[in-house]
Amino acid sequence: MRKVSVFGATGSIGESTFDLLMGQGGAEAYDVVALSGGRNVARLAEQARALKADIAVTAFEDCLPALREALAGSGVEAAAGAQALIEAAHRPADWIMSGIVGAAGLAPGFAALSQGTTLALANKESLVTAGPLLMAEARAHGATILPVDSEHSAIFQGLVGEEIGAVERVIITASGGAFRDWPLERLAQATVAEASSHPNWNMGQRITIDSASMFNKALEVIEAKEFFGFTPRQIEVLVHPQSIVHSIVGFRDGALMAHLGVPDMRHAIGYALNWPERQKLPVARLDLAAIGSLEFRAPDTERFPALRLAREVMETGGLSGTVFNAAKEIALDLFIAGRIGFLQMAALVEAVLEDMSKGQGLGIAAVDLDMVLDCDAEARARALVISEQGRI
Ligand SMILES: NC(=O)C1=CN([C@@H]2O[C@H](COP(=O)(O)OP(=O)(O)OC[C@H]3O[C@@H](n4cnc5c(N)ncnc54)[C@H](OP(=O)(O)O)[C@@H]3O)[C@@H](O)[C@H]2O)C=CC1
Ligand SMILES: CC(=O)[C@@H](O)[C@H](O)COP(=O)(O)O
Ligand SMILES: [Mn+2]
Repeated sequence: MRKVSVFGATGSIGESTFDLLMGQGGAEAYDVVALSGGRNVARLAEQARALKADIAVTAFEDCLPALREALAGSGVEAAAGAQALIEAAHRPADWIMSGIVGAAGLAPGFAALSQGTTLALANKESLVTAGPLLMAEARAHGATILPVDSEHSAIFQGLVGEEIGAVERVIITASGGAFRDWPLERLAQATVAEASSHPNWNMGQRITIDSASMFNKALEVIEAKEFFGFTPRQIEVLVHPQSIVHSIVGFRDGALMAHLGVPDMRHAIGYALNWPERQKLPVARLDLAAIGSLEFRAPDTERFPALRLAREVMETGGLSGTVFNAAKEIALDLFIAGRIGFLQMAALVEAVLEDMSKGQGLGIAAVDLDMVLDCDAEARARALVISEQGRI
């Protein structure tokens, strides 16, 4: 039986993965090694019982007593904390879902790659913060990374049987998020509740707000550079309000190959779970005649400066992705906590990038994970100082 683990099992990506595993035979078909979650230990225990996992890990040590209680009598081992997540990711598995949100997913992802597994990567922050190291770790251990982010899965599928040198461009589609048509003045007043509702996708709160600010697309542009090795000039962004075309690959003969499907992450996750085969998936089928028309338009980098910042980060390279992601995570925390406004998120990220570029600059490549984690911590601390000083 195929051994699988799911990190971030209680989240939006995790629940879709759980649904697919259950639909494809559950504990009868898969030998489930580890499931991880955060504070939702009741759900984590339910999933672990249903899939007969060997171990369930909560990221937070104060949640361990509740997890132990919820697993009592099940035979599933319980563990907690950042180190326990890494140890669980070292447990041999053939397929591991990286569905933790934020840079917290980086160390477990690295640990998983070091055992030469197949890593289904939803955690785009890993590639933004430490892309070259992560890809090198995969190569060094003969591991495979399969993209799960819908746009990157679409591009990956568009490249099957193609020569990477024949690719001229990739067009990453963007819904435009909750505020696609809002004028700049209104964006300044946008609330957390308004930003937490996506027009097409049902996702965790953090990525949903990132979609509204287009920081999600900014992360995805960098993710495409790091994963596929495209140059920044090859990567375009196109606003497509319906989220039906998940991305497009353009070849040197001018042909464009688009991937279409309903906005349901079970599509991309199911592709990664069954790769290199395709299995029947429980997703709605597209009725293009009912949809009638699809719209496309250029993105607006004035209202959404995150896209401009992503271009700067790609040009600088090195540790700028680490700083970008860390500052963005703090900016998002501050916005959710009501301490900064919606537009101040991009202003804060830009200020941290500027601040940390002084001296030797951010173009230096990280040599190891510790260097990335140190830079991440420094960027978070600087972001807090800059916001407390009212410099945005
Ligand atoms: N949702 C989607 O459709 C898509 C998501 N992605 C990416 O996938 C990842 C997951 O997103 P999503 O599922 O929406 O996020 P959710 O917030 O829904 O879920 C996050 C998961 O991570 C756990 N978690 C939270 N904080 C920590 C932490 N500090 N350490 C370890 N685990 C933690 C949560 O636990 P708990 O809930 O129990 O507290 C939960 O299991 C992100 O990187 C996102 O960008 C990419 C494309 C689409
Ligand atoms: C489902 C997925 O991959 C998300 O990243 C989605 O693309 C977010 O939508 P936006 O295009 O609005 O950022
Ligand atoms: Mn995406």
